[in-house]
Amino acid sequence: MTSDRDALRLELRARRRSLTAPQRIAAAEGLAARLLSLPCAPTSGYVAGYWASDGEIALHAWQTRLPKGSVYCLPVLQPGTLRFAPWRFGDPLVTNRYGIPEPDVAPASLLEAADLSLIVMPLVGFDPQCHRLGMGGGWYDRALAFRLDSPAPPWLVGAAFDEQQVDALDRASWDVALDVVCTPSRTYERPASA
Ligand SMILES: Nc1nc2c(c(=O)[nH]1)N(C=O)[C@@H](CNc1ccc(C(=O)N[C@@H](CCC(=O)O)C(=O)O)cc1)CN2
Ligand SMILES: Nc1ncnc2c1ncn2[C@@H]1O[C@H](COP(=O)(O)OP(=O)(O)OP(=O)(O)O)[C@@H](O)[C@H]1O
Repeated sequence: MTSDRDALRLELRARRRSLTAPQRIAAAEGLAARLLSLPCAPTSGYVAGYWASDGEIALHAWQTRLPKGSVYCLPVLQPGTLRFAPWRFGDPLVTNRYGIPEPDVAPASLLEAADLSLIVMPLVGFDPQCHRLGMGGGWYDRALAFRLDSPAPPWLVGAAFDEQQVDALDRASWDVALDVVCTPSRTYERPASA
């Protein structure tokens, strides 16, 4: 059965993929500037991004401009949850079950979400209250469930094209809200009540 959430995912993913290369280039630059100027942007420690796929907004412009003291990481799928590993251009990669590249590292050296200062998260859709609609695997929600009842860090930052904004998303009990959403043109902060 197809739910409203599934139908919305299909529509927003198609919209995300339909953006042109010039739009993507400009968007990645605009997004990087917004991410770097966030008040919660750390000057040191581990920060996570993602390897853009399926038309997601790219993070290379942000990654290359990070402060020297911060260590860029990518998500790594582990049984039932997400962990993270530092990754620099040229480091070895493997392809995960969804066809997304991830660092090729020993499981024992992986970081937990709680070890990170800030996590930039991919999303399919978001609303101005900073609710997130993801790909539907629940990966980030499971790894970040501890943020349902504890404060930042890690700061949770959604990254999106403006075209991915919707008026309002239904929230499930397990949905971990974002602290901030950045698009190329706007920064949305989660209202204290949401
Ligand atoms: N770039 C990126 N990395 C990410 C995520 C993401 O959304 N984007 N994730 C966010 O959680 C995690 C992986 N979760 C994912 C969940 C579903 C699909 C996906 O493409 N599903 C396809 C079916 C693919 C298949 O089963 O072969 C689909 O629904 O069409 C991809 C990633 C961790 N890494
Ligand atoms: N904290 C949790 N504990 C157990 N199961 C969870 C938890 N969070 C999410 N799930 C499961 O994951 C499934 C998918 O959740 P949801 O549709 O919110 O994913 P999503 O946020 O869109 O995906 P993703 O984070 O992978 O991009 C839910 O049906 C739920 O069963």
